[in-house]
Amino acid sequence: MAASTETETGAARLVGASAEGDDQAVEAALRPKDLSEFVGQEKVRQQLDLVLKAARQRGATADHVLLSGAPGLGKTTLSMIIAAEMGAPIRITSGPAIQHAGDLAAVLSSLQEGEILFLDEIHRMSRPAEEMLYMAMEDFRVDVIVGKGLGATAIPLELPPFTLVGATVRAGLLPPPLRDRFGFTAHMEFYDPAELQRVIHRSAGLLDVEIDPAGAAEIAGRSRGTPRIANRLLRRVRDYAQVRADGVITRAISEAALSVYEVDSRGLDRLDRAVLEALLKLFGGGPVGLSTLAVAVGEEHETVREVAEPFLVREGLLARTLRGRIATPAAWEHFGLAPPQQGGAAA
Ligand SMILES: Nc1ncnc2c1ncn2[C@@H]1O[C@H](COP(=O)(O)OP(=O)(O)OP(=O)(O)O)[C@@H](O)[C@H]1O
Repeated sequence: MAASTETETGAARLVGASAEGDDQAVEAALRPKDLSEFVGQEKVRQQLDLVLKAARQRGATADHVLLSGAPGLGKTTLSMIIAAEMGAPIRITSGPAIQHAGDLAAVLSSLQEGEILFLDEIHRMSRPAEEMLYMAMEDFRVDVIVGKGLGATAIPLELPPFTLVGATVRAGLLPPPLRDRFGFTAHMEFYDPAELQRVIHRSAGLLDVEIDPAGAAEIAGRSRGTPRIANRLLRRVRDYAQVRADGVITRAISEAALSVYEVDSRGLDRLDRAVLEALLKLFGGGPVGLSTLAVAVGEEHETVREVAEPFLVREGLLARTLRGRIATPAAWEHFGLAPPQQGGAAA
């Protein structure tokens, strides 16, 4: 995941959006296999459906696809769906794994015709590899440099047509020459609660867990707009339902389970709440500097900035201003507190 994502600097979190612990194995089982099973992202689905159908009708390889969006929104899943819809094999690698142009040349030269190459975190590839990719994407050719200095020679290598599916947290992180070489760019949005509820019902079916609509809605509301988190919370609630109840997930069971795991009604966890509570109760809602806030909650300031704040800002609970961090009216309301009068103290 990118250096700026929520979870990189923090310990494993139940509400972290990156894949952690046993996620990978379970995710493989829960991944939708085709576009019709893929929940939400209507525009992306419709557009991609057209791109793929048209390529299939022409008997051609699909255009290169760039997927941007936060971790856990389904970029890897979508790349596998592209492969399935095109009836093509898929090769999965990531930007950090490609640090030399030679690493990329090795991957590219072993691709089969029509193969899908999924390059996760494409913005983290090295510069020389990136430059090699320009030519590979456009002309299906690379120049492999053999030797060094004056004796170096470029050996041209023809590649079979392939489809590159690049994934990144933000398309803006890519240099424009790379971005421009993608024929189709899709931005994945956070999911709304109704869509997450559908994800949860689908996953519960696959996991053979009984869940009622209110139980699914409760989990969806705490899943931070992210299917990966929804699936993870579902598994923890399933544990609770199995151990403490009759195995059926209802609203009451979801609420009780997620309070054991300290995930509140808006999906805030212990760290998020500690940051907001310090801001509200110790500093009257701010403004307060990041370092002071971090000391108050006993965390590194990177952890507060990278792990807690992105979600709090996205939720409109905290604002980063030039004078420091401030709590919004929604933050006061979430904690059931009254904001201080102008110039007065916190209630
Ligand atoms: N639209 C969706 N419908 C149903 N399940 C989904 C959807 N999107 C994601 N999921 C589920 O969420 C989990 C995470 O998805 P995925 O690994 O594709 O995310 P990602 O965007 O590639 O994340 P990362 O950037 O961290 O690699 C998977 O288990 C997948 O099954």
